[in-house]
Amino acid sequence: MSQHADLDWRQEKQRVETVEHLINKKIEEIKENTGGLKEGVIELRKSFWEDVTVNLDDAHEIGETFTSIKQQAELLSERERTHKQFYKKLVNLIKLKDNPYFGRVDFKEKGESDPEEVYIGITSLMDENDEDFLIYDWRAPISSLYYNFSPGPAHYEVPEEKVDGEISLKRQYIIRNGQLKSMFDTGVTIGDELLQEVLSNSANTQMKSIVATIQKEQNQIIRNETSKYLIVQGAAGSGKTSAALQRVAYLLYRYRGKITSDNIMLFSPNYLFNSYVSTVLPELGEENMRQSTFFEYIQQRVGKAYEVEDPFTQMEFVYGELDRSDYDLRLEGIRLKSSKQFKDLLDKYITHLSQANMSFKDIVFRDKTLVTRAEIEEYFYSLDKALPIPNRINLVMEWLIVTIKKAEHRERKKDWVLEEIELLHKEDYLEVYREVQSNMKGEDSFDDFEKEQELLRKKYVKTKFNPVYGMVKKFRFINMKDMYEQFIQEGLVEESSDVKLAYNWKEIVEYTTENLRSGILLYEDATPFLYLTDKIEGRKGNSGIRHLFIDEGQDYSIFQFNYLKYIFPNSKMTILGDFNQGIYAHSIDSPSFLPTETLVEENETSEQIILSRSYRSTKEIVEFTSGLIPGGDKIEPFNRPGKKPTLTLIGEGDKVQHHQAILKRVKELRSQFDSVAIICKTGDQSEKVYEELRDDLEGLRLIKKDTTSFEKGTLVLPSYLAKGIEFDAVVVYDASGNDYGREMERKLFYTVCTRAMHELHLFSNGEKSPFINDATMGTYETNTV
Ligand SMILES: Nc1ncnc2c1ncn2[C@@H]1O[C@H](COP(=O)(O)OP(=O)(O)OP(=O)(O)O)[C@@H](O)[C@H]1O
Repeated sequence: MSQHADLDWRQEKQRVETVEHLINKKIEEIKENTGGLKEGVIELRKSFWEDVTVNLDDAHEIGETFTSIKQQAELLSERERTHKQFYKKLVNLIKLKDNPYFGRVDFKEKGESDPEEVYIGITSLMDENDEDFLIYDWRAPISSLYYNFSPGPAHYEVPEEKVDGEISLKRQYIIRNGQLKSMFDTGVTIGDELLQEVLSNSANTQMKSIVATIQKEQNQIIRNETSKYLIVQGAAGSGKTSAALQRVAYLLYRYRGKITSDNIMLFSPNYLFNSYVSTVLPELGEENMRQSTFFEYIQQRVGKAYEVEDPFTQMEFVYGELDRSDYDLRLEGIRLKSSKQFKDLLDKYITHLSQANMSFKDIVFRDKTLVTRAEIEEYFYSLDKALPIPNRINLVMEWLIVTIKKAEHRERKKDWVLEEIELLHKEDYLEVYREVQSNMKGEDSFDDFEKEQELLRKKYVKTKFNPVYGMVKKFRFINMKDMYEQFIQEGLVEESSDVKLAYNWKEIVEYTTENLRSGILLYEDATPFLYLTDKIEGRKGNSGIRHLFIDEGQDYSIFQFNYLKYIFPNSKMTILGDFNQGIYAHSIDSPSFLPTETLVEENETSEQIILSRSYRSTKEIVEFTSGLIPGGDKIEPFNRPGKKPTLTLIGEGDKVQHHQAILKRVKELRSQFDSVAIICKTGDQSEKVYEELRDDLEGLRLIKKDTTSFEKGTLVLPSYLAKGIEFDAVVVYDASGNDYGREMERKLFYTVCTRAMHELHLFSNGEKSPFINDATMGTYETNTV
């Protein structure tokens, strides 16, 4: 180390210690304050009712009591809020203690004489007098200098102003347990050294934050504020999910006070992924956004109307049931129902419904029809046709409630009421009776008995009618199922015969109808069905969501994107995907995962960002996998060296050898790595492999579609559940042409292989997959068993 460097090192070390000292001091102060506060809150909770005067004697006293409770509750919530804020500060300080900052830029603003030393960490820290920043939050405007510029002229933006100046130094630190381990001055990219260190670590069951090493192009995604639609096409392992999560943290910081984690929603591909990403935001001191899978969302919305097929079952069909006679037909159906044309057809059908053919259900009470479907239809079409359908539906609902009320009144006088009341269980009777008594409080006259009878009837009939009102208020008088079926049979047929949407539309109609009639809503029908429902009943409010994140965007069809746009009208969208991982039947042939013109309208802003550098896998793995897909030469590996992938060829059908070879390899891998995944093509295959290997591989775990979290170790899982996550080493169970031979399986194969961080091993039972022939020569090693 030169003398100069040595001095620098000592000064930096000294600074880390000073900061550490201050953090400790602040922690102690907070602990002292919060100790008392916490006890205060507990005490206040305990004595809540002691300090409240409860008097319900008259209206005035009730009012006083109410005010007194309100004041006490406000006091409690204020103290709790303060406690929560202190607690948050404490958690942040504890986080800073371990690793207070990771970067620094020295920035001389134009017109100033001296540069400011800007230290950057996961949250900010002020000096003892609360005057100067010792550490800036990575999301602060000034911190963008660190991510966007190398030494030289630079600028950053604060609201409505651009600050120009010059960076004279850009430095990175590795600080662990409050100790400075190393530091380096860097140029354009944020330190390869640090990235090398981070990326060579072992895979984790939980994703990590990347704030210390965010790359310039990722930063563009994180800090984008202007576009309604931000669309990111990024190669496997290019940091799409990572950028999305840091973006959530950024938005929470940038718009604090305006939006909270409740206003942000992330759609993720499966439950496993939900848990995989769940610690990133807490690690950054933020609360997690709302998170759901698209399937979970639609299933909950469809409710009991149908049994909705999940996307994984669809996937099992697409990749596992090639021999079925209805295979091509279903695939063509999926393609059709995912398209914008199909949505346009449905829109046309909805316009038609506005004039005729709405379908309703009879309103029945005790096997007697109170209002027939024909009467409802007649009423519906008697309303002003210029009114949108949902407005008319609301008027129908109001009319039905009045009509049912009349029927309820009539029913009170019927004989069945008293007969049933007499048959009530004693407890039930007493319950009704007590209520009646309390309603009659204070009345005392000779016709008590009759009044009591009357009230009993009224009360009893009302309870019987309640479900009918409930049904009406939930729009159950609309026959959505019938209308969807009608659309499939008529709307689709008529149009298809004209415009030839699908070559086998007749069979598609039959196939769909058959499923609908047996109570099954195929995954590809679920979104159109919900869209139709919402267009008839009115959109269900999701107005609270201001930012929608869609990860693994290639899994969504154009129809689904448009549906999301429709149900989240006030929301900006960040959509991240990779068309090379488009493994759903609707996206297999697609050259882009989202043709923007199918979503973005002329008056809407959008931006597209391409990420082509891949960080997950070693250079050797990326060199191999990028040959598997067209255009893969544009994928740039991060320069992290490792071993070449291997391909082990096994004689076709020789399962014993196949399993022996896998066992041997997995055992070797287990001694070096924390997480080893044996990836099979389907769930069905995974289960079989798990059963056959479990006795020889202690601790082997099977991941199924409903698995919600995973631990380190050795796992067997189907291809589609490995999406979005990563493992130290990946073993591809069968890389032969049998499993990955048809062109439509290319993307699946690529997705599977790109899950590996450090090592990739392929086993081929029989002739190897033709896709491997496309890999660049010399990028893998072959063994034969
Ligand atoms: N700037 C970065 N600094 C450190 N690690 C990074 C960075 N960008 C990405 N990574 C790491 O690369 C790996 C892949 O990132 P991520 O899962 O976000 O990629 P992805 O584009 O969503 O991948 P895929 O599409 O294959 O699921 C993760 O381990 C992540 O931590």
